[in-house]
Amino acid sequence: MQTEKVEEEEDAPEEYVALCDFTASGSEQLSFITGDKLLVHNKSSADWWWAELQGVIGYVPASYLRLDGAEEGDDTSLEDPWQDDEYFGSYGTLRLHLEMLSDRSRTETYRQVIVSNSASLRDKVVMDLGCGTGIISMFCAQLAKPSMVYAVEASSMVEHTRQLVKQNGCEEVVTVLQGRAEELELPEQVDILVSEWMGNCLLFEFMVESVLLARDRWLRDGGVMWPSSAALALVPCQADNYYTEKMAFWERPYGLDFTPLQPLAQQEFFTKPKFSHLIDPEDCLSAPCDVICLNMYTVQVRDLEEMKGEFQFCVEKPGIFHGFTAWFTVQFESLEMGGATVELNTGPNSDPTHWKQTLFMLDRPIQVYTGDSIHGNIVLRRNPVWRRHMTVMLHWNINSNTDDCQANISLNIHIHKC
Ligand SMILES: NC(=[NH2+])NCCC[C@H]1O[C@@H](n2cnc3c(N)ncnc32)[C@H](O)[C@@H]1O
Repeated sequence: MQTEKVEEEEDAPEEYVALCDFTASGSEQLSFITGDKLLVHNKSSADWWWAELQGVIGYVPASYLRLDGAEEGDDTSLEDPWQDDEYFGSYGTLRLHLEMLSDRSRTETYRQVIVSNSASLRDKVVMDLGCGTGIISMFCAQLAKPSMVYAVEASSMVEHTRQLVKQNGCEEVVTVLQGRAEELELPEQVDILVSEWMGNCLLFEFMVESVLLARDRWLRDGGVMWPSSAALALVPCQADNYYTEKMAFWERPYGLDFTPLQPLAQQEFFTKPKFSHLIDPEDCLSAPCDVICLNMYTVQVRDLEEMKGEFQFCVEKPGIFHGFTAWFTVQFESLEMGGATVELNTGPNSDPTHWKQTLFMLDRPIQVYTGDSIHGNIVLRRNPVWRRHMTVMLHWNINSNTDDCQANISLNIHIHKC
């Protein structure tokens, strides 16, 4: 923690109040508790500001702060920690639905789940949570013979969903209901709760909370969750193109030395995940491992506040360790005892999906060698203020026995907010 005194700035710093506790996890960050008054000296990026608390300075997460003196009502966004207006607004237009429907791997997997369970779906009651355009509900009505499908959708897309259900002759079986699944009243319990809720890094958007609340309220005892389980996978990787594009670029642009900007580039580009990453299998430095696993029957909403996973990777080939790449898999158990489980895998060895993968870059790349061990843990901490966001922390050590020496490099915790 830096302790240097803050020089007087020409423009007076602004005073902010902390909306919740924050625990620093790197020497360059500043811990605080709810109600602390921080002086913000520099809003160096949208997510991280340079601030002072009782003479000590460091980086703080901007989303945890509110301008002092601004009443709760002034900042309406704080009244909407779920950012529902923005969230359901985005699903009220076609853009995201087109992206999801165009994702053949995703959509065909759900169709395969319905087809391979069509016999068992006969006379069952289904809830399709967050049905969007109603594609999964219409698969159920077309490819199986459930007695009822409740297609639940909170956004304004729902009026078009009703039209599509009618247009495709499914209105006998599919009932479209508008509202948040965890709030609306269903006329009966359901046998199957199916939903496509997964976000970047599996959990981003935290729609999974709605699925768990609806499970607890509407899934009958012995009912089936689709997906039945989910896992977040992680692998240490090379990312030379991204590193070159964002960091090496500053070394000699147009024959000039821009390296003094590299700390800024590290802060701006490498302290948050790259969601749109497509990792080449060749860039994986080891086999991946599942670091977080969710059993959709037993996981509780409170478990989502903080999820931890351990990992141990054995480097399988020499290379530059630029970062970690994450993706997820979800499994759909068969309705028949002993039937085959269907899996949707969004990793580099499966068909690409609209989620792609998520890249977490290290502060600085490290040369690694075959046999090196990269071990540590990952912590997904849900944002206490913005309920659809989370912070991902990765802490790791490398044990390398190259050059006959035992180097044990303990690296800083790496913070990513997404
Ligand atoms: N896989 C994702 N990341 N997003 C794809 C599904 C999201 C769809 O579910 C709807 N949706 C999200 N949450 C809810 C909810 N609690 N109740 C009803 N519809 C919802 C949302 O409006 C959108 O149409």
